[in-house]
Order: sequence, then C-alpha cells, then structure tokens
Amino acid sequence: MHTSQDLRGAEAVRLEAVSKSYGRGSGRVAALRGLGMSFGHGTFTAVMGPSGSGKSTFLHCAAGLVRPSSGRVTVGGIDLSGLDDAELTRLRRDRIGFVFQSFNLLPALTVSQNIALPLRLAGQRPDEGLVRAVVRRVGLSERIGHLPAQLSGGQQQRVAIARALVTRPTVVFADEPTGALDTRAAASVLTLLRESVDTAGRTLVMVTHDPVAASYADRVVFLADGAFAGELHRPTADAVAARMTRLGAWEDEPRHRSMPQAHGRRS
Ligand SMILES: Nc1ncnc2c1ncn2[C@@H]1O[C@H](COP(=O)(O)OP(=O)(O)OP(=O)(O)O)[C@@H](O)[C@H]1O
Repeated sequence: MHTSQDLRGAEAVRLEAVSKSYGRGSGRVAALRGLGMSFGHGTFTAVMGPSGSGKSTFLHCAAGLVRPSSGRVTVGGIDLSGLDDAELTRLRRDRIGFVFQSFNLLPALTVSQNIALPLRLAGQRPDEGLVRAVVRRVGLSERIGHLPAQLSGGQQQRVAIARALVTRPTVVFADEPTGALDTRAAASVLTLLRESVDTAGRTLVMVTHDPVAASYADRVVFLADGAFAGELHRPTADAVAARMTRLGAWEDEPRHRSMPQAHGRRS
C-alpha cells in the first residue's frame, strides 16, 4: 500500500487501505485500490488525476457519503466504519463541510439564510452576529438579503463556502469548486479558500482538474487507476501540469493541452 503522509499537525482525515468497487462479476470496476492518505489539520490539499482515476470516489468515501468495500476512513479520529447510517449523517452534518461545482444553494433563501441553514439543521438558533461576520468575511455584506439568482456565479460560490465553514467543520471537501467560474471569479474563490486555511485554520481537501487551482494548495496528491500516484508540496501550476501530462491526464482533453498561464497564482 502506498501511503501519502502529511506530517504537519494532527490528522483531520485518514484513509487506510481503502478500496471501493462498483458492480459485480464481469462488470465489476475497481475505482479505488488500497488507497492510503492522510490530511493534517489546517492544511489545504488538492487531489488530481486523469478522468476515471477515482477522485470522486475518493471524495465520497472520505466524506462518509459512500462506504468503502474495504479499508478504513477516520475523520477527526472517528472511524466511519463503526457508525450506523444515522450516526454517519450526524457526523457529516457536524464535522464535514461540502462545496460543489454547482453551488447547490437553496434558491428561495437569502444569502444569510443559506449560510445559517447548517446551523438550523443542527437544531441551533443561528447567532446573527456570527452569520453577519461570516458574510463580511466572504465579502458579501451588501448582498446579505439577496437571493442566489441575484448573485454572480463567483458570489454564489462564496456563499456556498461560507455555508460550509459556518459550523467550523473538521474538514471541508470541495469538488471542482471553480469548475463553473471564469478566471477572475475562480481566483477570488480560491483566495477565499486559502484564507479559510491560513486565518481560520480550516482543513480543506479539493478535487480539481485545474493546475492553477491546485497551485493554491499546500500539497497536490495525484491518483491514477484508483491508487496513490505521487504528490507535490508547495506546487506551482506548471509543475502540476507537467505531472498531469506524465500521468496522461490531458490525452482526451484538448482544452488542457497547452500549459496553464500564471494568472491567479499565489506568490
Ligand atoms: N456508481 C458507479 N457505478 C459503476 N462504476 C462507477 C460508479 N462510479 C464511478 N465508477 C467508475 O469508477 C471509476 C472511478 O470513477 P470516479 O468518478 O471516481 O473517477 P474521477 O477521477 O472522479 O473521474 P472524472 O475526473 O471523470 O470525474 C471509473 O472507472 C468509473 O467509471
């Protein structure tokens, strides 16, 4: 088993020999094969790999949305395999934040209501001061009463990030959070994600296809054929793109054939 260790800080998430297969018999697909990985508290990791390498399956197993066929996942030291479905749902609600490519905001709720939703679902009365502070932190104070349809894509994603952070989760999983955004909006979203790690000490795991997005992370972990295929610390977009090229990632994706430009890169 290959193990990618992040040695800074204690572990927020750990996968040990995680395998996941779909289907049966001749239709069986091994999406993850004995994956071992850990993610330290207060770190930002990007997960990359060619199409079909297992990134989504990894994210779903690590977030307790899908149960592995074998192996172990722990979040904040809690072994997910020991939890029944109700306990798993509670753990996801209390300890895990999600950010999706398509924002997934509730259209009938305002910015502040969307952000407060996880607190309400947890049975808490949202502290208005806290919600306002979170809205301010994501730069949307003037939009606090707006509906999602009245916001740009980048603004909607900032609301989704605020919603993921408001419960102070152990880890936030982001699945292609900039996939639907233009370069400028993507840069503001990535800067916000970076700040949530640097100033609020959150732990972030982000699946992305974009080497520029990955360059905002502390570390990039590569998957190939459902297994660990290397990592880069303090990645640059060019180094990430070169590694992806070696993994054959762009062969079916003409839009990725050129090397990334330096826009949006962190210094
Ligand atoms: N529900 C499913 N049933 C059967 N096979 C599946 C299912 N989900 C994923 N797979 C297969 O598992 C493998 C890994 O898929 P996964 O979606 O995790 O890869 P990925 O790296 O996220 O791909 P992409 O970058 O294209 O989104 C693929 O071969 C895929 O076809």
